[in-house]
Amino acid sequence: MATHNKNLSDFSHMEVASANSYRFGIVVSQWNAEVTGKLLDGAYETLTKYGAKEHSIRIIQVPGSYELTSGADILLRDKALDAVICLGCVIQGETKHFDYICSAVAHGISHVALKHNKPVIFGVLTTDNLQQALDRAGGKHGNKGAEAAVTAIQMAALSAI
Ligand SMILES: Nc1c(NC[C@H](O)[C@H](O)[C@H](O)CO)[nH]c(=O)[nH]c1=O
Ligand SMILES: CC(=O)[C@@H](O)COP(=O)(O)O
Repeated sequence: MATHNKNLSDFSHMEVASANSYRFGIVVSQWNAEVTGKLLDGAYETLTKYGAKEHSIRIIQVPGSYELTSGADILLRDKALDAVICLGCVIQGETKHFDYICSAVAHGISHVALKHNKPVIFGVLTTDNLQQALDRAGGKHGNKGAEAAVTAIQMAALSAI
């Protein structure tokens, strides 16, 4: 398995830009809050670790991952934002609903990024079960929120060239 014993959030091999001159938005889903709260912690701590100022991080909540697209669109009314991070956790249930949400969110986030010409980062866990999600929200496989924050910093720096 590709992730066996791997910390997917190991950035030691990367040179991460300073975040101190950028403004970030974070939209976080309330579904599976025990997971998305940890993703938010990972993202916020990572942004500030690399120099982002607390007052340069705007955070809003949406009901579910499907609404992350709308939340990102709302945040990007603020033209001063350099990047938006979308955090959610979609866990497979009994039906195909999982497939429709995951596809809609992935395509929707890409659409919003192109609409506003701003980086919108896909920090959404799409897992078979809760344990897989917890493993990727500060567990043995790292924190998808931290990964999304590093991506946001790198893309904000790229957009500034
Ligand atoms: N089952 C999960 C959902 N479902 C809710 C949808 O995201 C959406 O809010 C609803 O369909 C109304 O538009 N959301 C998650 O984030 N995670 C899930 O596991
Ligand atoms: C991803 C979902 O929407 C899912 O949790 C809903 O569960 P079900 O497919 O059993 O209705």
